[in-house]
Amino acid sequence: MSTIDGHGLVKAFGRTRAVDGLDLTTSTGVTGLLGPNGAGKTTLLRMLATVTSYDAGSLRVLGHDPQDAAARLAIRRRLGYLPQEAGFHRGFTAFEAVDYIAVLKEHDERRARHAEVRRVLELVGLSDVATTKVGALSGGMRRRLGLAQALLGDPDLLILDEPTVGLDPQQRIRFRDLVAEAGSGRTVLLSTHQTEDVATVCSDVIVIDGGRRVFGGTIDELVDLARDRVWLDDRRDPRALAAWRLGDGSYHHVGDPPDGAQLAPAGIEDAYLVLIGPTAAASDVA
Ligand SMILES: Nc1ncnc2c1ncn2[C@@H]1O[C@H](COP(=O)(O)OP(=O)(O)OP(=O)(O)O)[C@@H](O)[C@H]1O
Repeated sequence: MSTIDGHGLVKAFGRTRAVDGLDLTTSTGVTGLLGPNGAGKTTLLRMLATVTSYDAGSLRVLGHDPQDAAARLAIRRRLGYLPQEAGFHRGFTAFEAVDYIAVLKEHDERRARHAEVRRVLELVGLSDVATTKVGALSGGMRRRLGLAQALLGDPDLLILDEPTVGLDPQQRIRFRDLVAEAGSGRTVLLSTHQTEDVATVCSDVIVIDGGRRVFGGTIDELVDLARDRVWLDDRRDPRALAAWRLGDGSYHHVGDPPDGAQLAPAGIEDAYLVLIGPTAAASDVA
């Protein structure tokens, strides 16, 4: 059974259709969700996490319809969600911050709950700062604290909205490692602007644009979209879909190569540009 099964999903805010007839299915492993700013990623994840309703279509999350009030609780009990702006009270210690979420998640028995909080802090490598105030933690540590609360109760589905934003390269690598580990035996849906995150931790990828799914498949299938569509040249070719200067002074092009072009291997970034178009080149590819 798919962990998430959605068909024709629609969510509108006034005249903006943030999600516009979107289909998606996911099962075990880490699925990356890529898309330009405003594509509808956060709205979609909020729908899946039972935070926001949908206007049309059908959706099953862990076998339940989040639109059904009683089923929402059943989903939430098996769901871990790291929103884009996970806020913790800065005056809480790391332990208290996660313990507070555990209370909200109905971990009622105090001793077992504290053991669970210690377990997730250990998982994300924050045991040593359990008694440090949230306000004194680094941004990377706070993101890991966000992941710790999402891992409470060993959820079957983990939804992470841009978890690596603002992390330095070391923290990013560490975080990716944690997400990859979290993806064994459960479903992780990871929204990101970082094609490298997708390349390193995801088995599958969904690309959305304008509230619609424009691609769903494996990383190799995605990269295949740009096969034979990447070339190098000493000069910028204005006919390319996108072109940028490399450190050695040559230009990397994506688009329809001219005859005799020096073809180069394609990557996720190139395939993303083929799908989304040149506007993506300006701001969305890391
Ligand atoms: N609560 C809201 N009220 C009005 N419009 C909204 C609301 N939430 C989202 N939108 C609009 O819906 C569209 C999709 O937004 P969403 O935040 O889901 O995109 P996104 O892909 O997550 O973008 P980003 O990568 O910038 O986070 C945007 O046009 C946004 O302005």
